[in-house]
Amino acid sequence: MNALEIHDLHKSFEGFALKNVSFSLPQGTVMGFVGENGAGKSTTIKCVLNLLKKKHGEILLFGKDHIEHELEIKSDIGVVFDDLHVPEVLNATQLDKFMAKVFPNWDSAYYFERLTQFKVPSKKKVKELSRGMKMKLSIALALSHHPKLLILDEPTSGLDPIIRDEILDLFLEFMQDNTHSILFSSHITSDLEKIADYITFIHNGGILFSQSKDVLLHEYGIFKGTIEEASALPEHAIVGQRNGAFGVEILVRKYEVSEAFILEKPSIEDVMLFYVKGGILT
Ligand SMILES: Nc1ncnc2c1ncn2[C@@H]1O[C@H](COP(=O)(O)OP(=O)(O)OP(=O)(O)O)[C@@H](O)[C@H]1O
Repeated sequence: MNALEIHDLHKSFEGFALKNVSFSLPQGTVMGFVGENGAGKSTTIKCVLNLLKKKHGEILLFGKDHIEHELEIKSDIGVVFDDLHVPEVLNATQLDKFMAKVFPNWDSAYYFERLTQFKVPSKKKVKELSRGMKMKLSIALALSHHPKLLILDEPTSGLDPIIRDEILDLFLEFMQDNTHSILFSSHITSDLEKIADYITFIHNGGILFSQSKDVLLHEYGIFKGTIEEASALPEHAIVGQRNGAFGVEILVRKYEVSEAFILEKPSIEDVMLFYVKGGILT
């Protein structure tokens, strides 16, 4: 069963369009949703949550249409945006009362346990919290109606590496239950490398690929050498190229290249950069 399925999603603004966006998030897994600024990640997520009206396409959450079954579905989803969208004059204790009215399955005891675990003060107004604390509060709020799917839109952006690491651990803890799933949008690819099972890469409103992270990272290799040495590489294996100080760096599909070539292991960031800036896409 897929926690999320998107088929042929279209949405357009002046000067930007999501085109044929399709991918699936299998239940029990983490999908890293990656792409440069303005690629269409938030627009896709807002369409999934029906915060933006899609133009065309099908979106299924837990196998059900996201609009027809919106209320029922939303009680199984927790959402974290890059900012906390709650009244800034309230504190975490007041937010508990508010959330209890919104979600029938709101679990106050669990919420206060998370606040203690995350070291979020319950009496300080939201506007007095640091950015890291706000994100942790946002995660406590997203978790405390016991969702099955977390939808995270840049939850770690603007945070220092230590807080980011703590937050990633919270998500890994959530994934201990194998019925749970996460859609995790980020351009911090090292975070995705740590947590994601699958990577979906969006560029200019279109999906370039959506596949297992391990397969992705095994599929490619980086050749570094002179232009003469690189000329022996088969053209069909080349994904992208960039000029280095002493020659060229070329991302290739590893299994289409002779083992005689020494290839380095790429990161997700390398794959992204070669695709976008390596001369293959315009
Ligand atoms: N409500 C809107 N009205 C008009 N244009 C919009 C609206 N929302 C988003 N856009 C445009 O759609 C494009 C995609 O934006 P989106 O926020 O989905 O990108 P993103 O991949 O989430 O980027 P980032 O990583 O910077 O958050 C951008 O060009 C943006 O200006």
